Amino acid sequence: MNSASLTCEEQWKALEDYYCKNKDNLVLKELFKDDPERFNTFSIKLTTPTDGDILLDYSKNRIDCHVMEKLINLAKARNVEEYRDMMFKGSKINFTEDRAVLHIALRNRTNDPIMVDNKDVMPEVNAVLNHMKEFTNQVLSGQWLGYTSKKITDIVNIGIGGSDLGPLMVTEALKPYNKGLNVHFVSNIDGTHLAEVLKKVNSETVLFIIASKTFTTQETITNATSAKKWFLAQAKDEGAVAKHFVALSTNTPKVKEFGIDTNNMFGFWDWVGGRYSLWSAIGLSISLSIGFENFQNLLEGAHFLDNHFRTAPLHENVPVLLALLGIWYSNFYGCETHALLPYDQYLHRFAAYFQQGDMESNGKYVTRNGKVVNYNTGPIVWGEPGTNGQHAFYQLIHQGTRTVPADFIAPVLTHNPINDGIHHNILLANFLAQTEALMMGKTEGQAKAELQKQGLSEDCIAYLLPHKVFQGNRPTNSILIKKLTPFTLGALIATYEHKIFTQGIIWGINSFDQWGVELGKQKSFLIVYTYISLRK
Ligand SMILES: O=P(O)(O)OC[C@H]1O[C@H](O)[C@@H](O)[C@@H](O)[C@@H]1O
Repeated sequence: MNSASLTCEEQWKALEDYYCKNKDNLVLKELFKDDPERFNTFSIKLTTPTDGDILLDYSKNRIDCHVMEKLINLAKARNVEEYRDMMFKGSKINFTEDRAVLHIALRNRTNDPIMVDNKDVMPEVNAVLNHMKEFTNQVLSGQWLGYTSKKITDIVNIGIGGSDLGPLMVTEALKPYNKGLNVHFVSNIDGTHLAEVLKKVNSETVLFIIASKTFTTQETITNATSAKKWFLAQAKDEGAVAKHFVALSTNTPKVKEFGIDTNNMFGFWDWVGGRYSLWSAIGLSISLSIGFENFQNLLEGAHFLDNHFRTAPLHENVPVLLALLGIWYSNFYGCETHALLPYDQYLHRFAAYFQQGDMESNGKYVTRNGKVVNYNTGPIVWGEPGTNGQHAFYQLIHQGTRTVPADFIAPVLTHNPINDGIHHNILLANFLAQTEALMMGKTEGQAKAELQKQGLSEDCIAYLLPHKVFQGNRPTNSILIKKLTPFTLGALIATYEHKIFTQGIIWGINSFDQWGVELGKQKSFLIVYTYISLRK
């Protein structure tokens, strides 16, 4: 495998050279004028079996065919395909933790064997899925009863990071599929988070889901312990805990120690990274919210995208293309951030979810060779749903001093076509208008003509003019799905997961550990214990 430093790669140098010579010629409106086929050249449509098309339009980027060819050559030189195949085969590509990286196994709907340490992981994956199915059906059908024989009405997921953000994002995104349970999330160690949720639930009808891969995370264990204390204060019977507490974890001894019946434990494995775990038992709150069949459709959507990532040639590979565009902006244009802008209220936690997904994966400065990089790695990921973002931070995207590459994401159809669909029409009009305005900008001539139309004096026009000009040439991707369904959401999440993977491979870093988080954890444990012993 290639172990050369990224900046020494011939393909890197070719990109650098091309960038230096051509960056000023990569002007979007000119490129569109010169090539009527540009949209067709730089867009890809994936047709899903039942949930319509997924379109990636990447024509509004500062690229031409030469840039794309060189970026693809770079991906090849960095062995993206070889590493991808290693991931799918179960190789231990998370080398600092000596672990395979197999979130793809959790949604491996064809059940082809995937071997880790000479053992097929699929039978265990399927056993946990069956357990989740059984449990979900029992709770949703009202068969699962609380300690006073009442049905469960509310679930509270207690977890943090990967054990919170994914389930929270997905249950919000798929609210139209909710089967009737009220779903709550508690993550913050700040007691307010738990206290506010406890005000809304009843001990007789609530189910606590303690979600923690390690079952040692300070926030989660503290919140879970307080929840159990609150529960026992009302139930007054240790035996009742089994009916109201379940655990999602890889750590059986710790789950037992906490007092949760291991029959009520849903397991997973060290090869599932926290930020890639919503497909595992960690997704139990999703399954309870939308039903197991819909949860399965989420897995199907991700599997569809896994197959695309695994088999499509690099120049037609959606996650690879997104990754390469990100590299072009981060490493050549020097862009610091990447915005995720979903035009769908249901996706209001999408950017927050991928803040962890991307920044915890690729926020690293040490390479596979143990050397410190001499180039930028993962960008700062942020965003809010449109159109709220438009009235908050788009000013900076349009006229700020930084270039902010942005992904605009929208469903063509809405779940809520209220008032004859006028809301969705306006929403989509904004989506289209923004990407066009960012690309086209406004020339001095156009701005002047507008000011003249308003009948302003020449002095006033001269004074205002510089403020009314937009340089434009601001890059965007447009990602359109037919409708936000479990399947399309699964595909969308998997797209970004594989984008992150591809970038990590090109940058030569390990996207699957998180030592940076550990340091803070260790320090806070020390401080907490000192503080507690001082109080005694
Ligand atoms: O599920 P756990 O073990 O409670 O970890 C929760 C989170 O802890 C840390 O912040 C990191 O390791 C995250 O990747 C993880 O998702």
